[in-house]
Order: sequence, then C-alpha cells, then structure tokens
Amino acid sequence: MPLKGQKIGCLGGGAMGEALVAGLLGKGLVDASKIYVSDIDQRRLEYLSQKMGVNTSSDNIDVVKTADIIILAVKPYVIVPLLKEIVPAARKEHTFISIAAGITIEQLQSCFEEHIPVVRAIPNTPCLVGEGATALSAGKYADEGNMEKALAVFAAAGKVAVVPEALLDCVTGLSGSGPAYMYIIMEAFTDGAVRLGLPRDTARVLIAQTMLGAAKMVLETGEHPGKLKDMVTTPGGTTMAGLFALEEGGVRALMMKAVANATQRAREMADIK
Ligand SMILES: NC(=O)C1=CN([C@@H]2O[C@H](COP(=O)(O)OP(=O)(O)OC[C@H]3O[C@@H](n4cnc5c(N)ncnc54)[C@H](O)[C@@H]3O)[C@@H](O)[C@H]2O)C=CC1
Ligand SMILES: O=C(O)[C@@H]1CCC=N1
Repeated sequence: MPLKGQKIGCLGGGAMGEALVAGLLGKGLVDASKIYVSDIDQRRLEYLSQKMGVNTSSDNIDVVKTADIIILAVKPYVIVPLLKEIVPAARKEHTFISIAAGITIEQLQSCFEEHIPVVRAIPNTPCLVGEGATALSAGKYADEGNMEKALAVFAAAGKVAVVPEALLDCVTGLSGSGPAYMYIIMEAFTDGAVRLGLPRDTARVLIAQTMLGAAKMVLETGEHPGKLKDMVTTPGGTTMAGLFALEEGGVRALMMKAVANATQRAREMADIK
C-alpha cells in the first residue's frame, strides 16, 4: 500500500485541494490526522478543519517539513513564487505533485536546486465524490516509488491514467475542464424539459442520472459510444429526431472546438504572471 504511513501535505485548500483531500478520506485510505493543508486564507483553513478534521496551517514550510507527499494546489501564477518560498524545506525523500494547469515539469523542476522528485497531474473536481479523472506524468527525478504514491493519491479519488507530459494540456482541456462542459449540457437539457412543462427538480435528476448511466455503460461494457448510441435509436423514432437537431447545430464540431480552445489556454497558462 504506497500510502501506508505517508503524511500528505496540500499547499492550497481551494476547490481542488478540498476535492483531493475529500477523495483521499472518502475511501478511508488515509486518516485525516495524516493530512496537512496550508492556505493563506484563514477561512478556508477553518472550513477544511471543521468539515474534514484535517490538520491546517498558514505556514507552507511547516507543511512541507511535516509531510512526505506534497500536493501543489494553488493557481498556476502562484506556483513559482510558492516553490521559491518552500525550496529550503524540500528534500529528495519528498514526492511533489503539481496539479497546476499549464505549468510544465521543466518550470517546476527549475525552482529546485536539488534533484527533487516531481510528478505533474491534471485531476478534476469530481475527485470530491471519488469519481475524479486524472492523468499523470513523471518528472525526470521521479522514480517508480514516487509514481506509485502519486497514482495511489489519485486512484483514491477516481480513475487515473499515465500520459506523456506533452499531452497533459490536452487532458486539461478534456477532463480537467470537462465537468463544466457536462454541467452546461445538463443545465441546457433541463431547461429544454422545463420549457415543455417538466418540473425542474425532476428534469435535473433524470438528466444527471442519464449522464451517469451513459458514462457507466461506456466504462463497464467497453463498447464504442457510437454502438451504444445505435442501441438507443429506434428507426424512425424519437432519438434520431433529437440527434438530428444536435447534428444540425454542429454539436460535434463545437465540442471538438471546446477541447482545442481549452488546450490552447492551458498552453498559455505557463506564461501568465
Ligand atoms: N478547479 C479545477 O477544476 C481544476 C484546477 N486545477 C488546478 O488546480 C489549481 C488550484 O485550482 P483551484 O483549486 O480551482 O483554485 P482555488 O482558487 O479554488 O484554490 C487555490 C487556493 O490556494 C490558496 N493560496 C493562494 N496563494 C497561496 C499561497 N501562497 N500559499 C498557500 N495557499 C495559497 C488560495 O487561498 C486558494 O484557497 C490550479 O493551479 C488549477 O490550474 C487542475 C485541474 C482542475
Ligand atoms: O479552468 C481552469 O483553468 C482549471 C484547470 C482545469 C479546470 N479548471
């Protein structure tokens, strides 16, 4: 068990910091007493301490000194100043994991004077409920042991894939940003049904469960989504009438463009100061 006896630090206790901590606690793989969160926002620390019972501190260096695995969960433009602050406390025995969009392993590594193990990851907010999707890449000083620990952190919070670093910006534009795409799809379909008279709460539950069920079908059957779509479409029936409206509106090109735009934006993040 790669996380056995490990203390996990999270620098930044915002949306993703909270989601990852919740994911780790949710499966019971790590005890709250082994998790240390730092943030400059005292209200976030109080909230996380009360909600999850984790250790909190306003001192990033304290957390780095205490923990074995350090998750960097601050905004991309805060990463470099944060690393410069904590560098004196960084050790080769640590495993650093950055989840910052766009910030490359090279940029992270150049902040350390020593050969510190760094892993770069792109998770997403459903880690909060143990259904996250994360892709990881190893930095040049991260060995198998470091990767095993990083994989275990994110596996506790959902599904994990290892990809070459060059593809992590694409992952950011796909599954990193993806929950937001799914939410507006659900919101729009709900509005469509409300327009026709269905109560909003009923419509929301039906469409959310439909998305969950469709996703489960893809993951559990391993079938191509096109084949699963064909199973729904009775010739001359309702589904093809609905699909025709989506295709006429260019839904597929729009979704492909969303991934491309978000990927491009991730590539730009590295230069935002
Ligand atoms: N929100 C998302 O869906 C995803 C976010 N990410 C990445 O995760 C990182 C965090 O994003 P969010 O959690 O959404 O942002 P957020 O703004 O919710 O959280 C960042 C936290 O860092 C704290 N902070 C700021 N300066 C600090 C410092 N010097 N030391 C310690 N804490 C400090 C803030 O007070 C805040 O609580 C970003 O780099 C983002 O690119 C990656 C994948 C998905
Ligand atoms: O919007 C963002 O920049 C972050 C990265 C992926 C999801 N949220």
